[in-house]
Amino acid sequence: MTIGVIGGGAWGTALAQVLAETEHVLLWAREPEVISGINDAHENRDFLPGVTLSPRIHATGDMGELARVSTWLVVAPAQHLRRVLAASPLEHQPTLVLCAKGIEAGSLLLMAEVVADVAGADLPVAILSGPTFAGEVARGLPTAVTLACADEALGETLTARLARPAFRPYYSDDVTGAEIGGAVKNVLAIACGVVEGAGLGLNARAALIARGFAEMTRFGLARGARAETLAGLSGLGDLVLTCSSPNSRNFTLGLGIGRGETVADLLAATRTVAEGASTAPVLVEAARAVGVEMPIAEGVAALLAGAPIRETVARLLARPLKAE
Ligand SMILES: NC(=O)C1=CN([C@@H]2O[C@H](COP(=O)(O)OP(=O)(O)OC[C@H]3O[C@@H](n4cnc5c(N)ncnc54)[C@H](O)[C@@H]3O)[C@@H](O)[C@H]2O)C=CC1
Ligand SMILES: O=C(CO)COP(=O)(O)O
Repeated sequence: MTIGVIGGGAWGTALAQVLAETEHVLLWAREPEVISGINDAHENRDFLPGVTLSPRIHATGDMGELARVSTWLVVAPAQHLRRVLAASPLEHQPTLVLCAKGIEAGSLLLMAEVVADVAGADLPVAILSGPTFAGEVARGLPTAVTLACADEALGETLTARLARPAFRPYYSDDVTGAEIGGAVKNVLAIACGVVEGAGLGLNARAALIARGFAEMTRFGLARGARAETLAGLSGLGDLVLTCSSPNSRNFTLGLGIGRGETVADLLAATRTVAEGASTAPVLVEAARAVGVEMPIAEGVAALLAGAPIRETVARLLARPLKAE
């Protein structure tokens, strides 16, 4: 085995498939049926059905096996990252490439900050983020991502290590910027889904994307991100992707809310994660903590808490007029 992946959801499986073009991949998954499906039938029917997986992917439920590889792509959902890492053999000092998009509830920490909290700040960490629907990546369609790492030499090594003919990482040293773009776009994708579901029109969706990007940028700058990172693949690139397609689970959650379904029913009906649902209230809290206004994120958090759409939209439109 040459590289590890933690998390057998759609994204962990798709990344394993890309890496398996040239490497042997050890994939840790939680669900016994996912493990046996990958090892015996070369398919992850639960989270990425319809894709024949490489025989170079070996799935395991034993975290201890990860000690055999020194680089791990960590693809557990944001709210589970801390617990999953705490159960892993971190004492072997692996290099971690973090692939979840979110902010931890309670602590308000970004993913790299959670790692520093769990394992100490010395562990080498990078962020992989960008416009990447798992199904497309797994089918080998052309995709570009941001690979952010504060250590430039390590970032360039990882960029070369993870690149494949149709999978193109761009190096950045702006870890915070890459993290914030991915976390915030999920919340805005829910808003765009609501607009679609409630029939509010394409003008409204374009306005949400542009004003949502302004919110992402304000918050990012306040947290030390750089504007050009937010305007790149991991920010604007991913925002445009997820705000315009029902292939996005976050957009689809919003679509259901817009059509009048309850959030509880929508979340209960799926095993897949819509990170924006947990990120929205956390983002509102994190923005207030740095004195940044995020009215669209607040609107999404209100809708997720059960506020009526009509009132939430009216509140957004009634805000004082201001310069763009
Ligand atoms: N699916 C995609 O296209 C992309 C997903 N991502 C991000 O990757 C992360 C993982 O998402 P997916 O692989 O799509 O997940 P998924 O929605 O396909 O599957 C859910 C995942 O959550 C895990 N899970 C559920 N309960 C858990 C628990 N208590 N503890 C630990 N893990 C638990 C499951 O084992 C499974 O791996 C998310 O942060 C997502 O935003 C990023 C880019 C693309
Ligand atoms: O992050 C993603 C694409 O870049 C996947 O988006 P969803 O989680 O909304 O499906």
